[in-house]
Amino acid sequence: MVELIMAEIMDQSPNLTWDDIAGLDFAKMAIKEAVVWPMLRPDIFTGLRRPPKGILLFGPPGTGKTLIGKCVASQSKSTFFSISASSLTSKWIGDGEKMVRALFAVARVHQPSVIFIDEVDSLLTQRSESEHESSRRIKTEFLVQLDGAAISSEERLLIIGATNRPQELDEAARRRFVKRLYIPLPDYQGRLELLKKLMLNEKHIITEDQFVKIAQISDGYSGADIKNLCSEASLEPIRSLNFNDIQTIQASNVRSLTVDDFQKSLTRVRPSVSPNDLLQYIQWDQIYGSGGS
Ligand SMILES: Nc1ncnc2c1ncn2[C@@H]1O[C@H](COP(=O)(O)OP(=O)(O)OP(=O)(O)O)[C@@H](O)[C@H]1O
Repeated sequence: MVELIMAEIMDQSPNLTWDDIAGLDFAKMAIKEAVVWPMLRPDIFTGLRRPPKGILLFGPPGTGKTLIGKCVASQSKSTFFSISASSLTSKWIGDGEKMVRALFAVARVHQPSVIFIDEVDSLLTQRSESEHESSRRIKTEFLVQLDGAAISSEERLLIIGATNRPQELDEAARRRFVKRLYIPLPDYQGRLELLKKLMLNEKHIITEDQFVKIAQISDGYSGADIKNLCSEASLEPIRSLNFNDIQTIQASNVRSLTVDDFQKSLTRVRPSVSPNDLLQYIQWDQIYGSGGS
């Protein structure tokens, strides 16, 4: 199991900087203060300043939650463990509980560590009658491990849970994720930043004003949607070629991307998050979130 964890779950060098994440200034600031600095200077962050051991990132899909997790690990010079909660219940059927225990044990050996758990809701949902005995055990083990990490002040272990369905977390899980940060859809500034970042290495003749226009029209798109938008637009210059040309053309002769290409891709790539879903996140944030967004 230890080998499996080291091979499949541990990522020793997620090399990311805060600048790789577009927008989300509030979340970035809150995380730097709550986890990155304390992991770098545990001697200052003691007593009341002791950082939370559990952080929950919630919000619509494709908004950069995983990126933030990687960036925390990279910036706090920690080992990064990334696991999807559903794989505990599906991929390692029967072994999920042991897997959780082994994961925390390996993470302790490689301190400081960040354990990123995607889809944490599927692990920590409210108990129901139909719940499987094995998932119940995984859940209990996980809560025990979270508590262990929270009690020990020596250990430099941070657990980041990410979820698109925070409403499904039960009280026990909520309580353990002391800091709960809403990672919203990118705002205008975030979209503009992301668009430019994605187009940085592409051949294009899109002006600043045109970028502004695209960022304005793409209101409601998630970061992942914006990425799809750019990928779709980048295919337009190829689509305008005939088959023979595709076979022979030199890469450097493929025409530059234009704003028209984006116009077309905007009709093909639609936002993946509905306004109704957004409302649910906002309401949950108002009740349980760590505020600020
Ligand atoms: N704020 C952002 N800055 C830069 N890239 C972003 C941002 N948000 C999303 N992306 C892009 O979208 C992709 C998906 O983001 P990521 O996997 O971090 O989302 P997520 O919130 O974890 O989604 P899910 O909930 O579906 O796991 C990233 O690989 C990245 O390319």
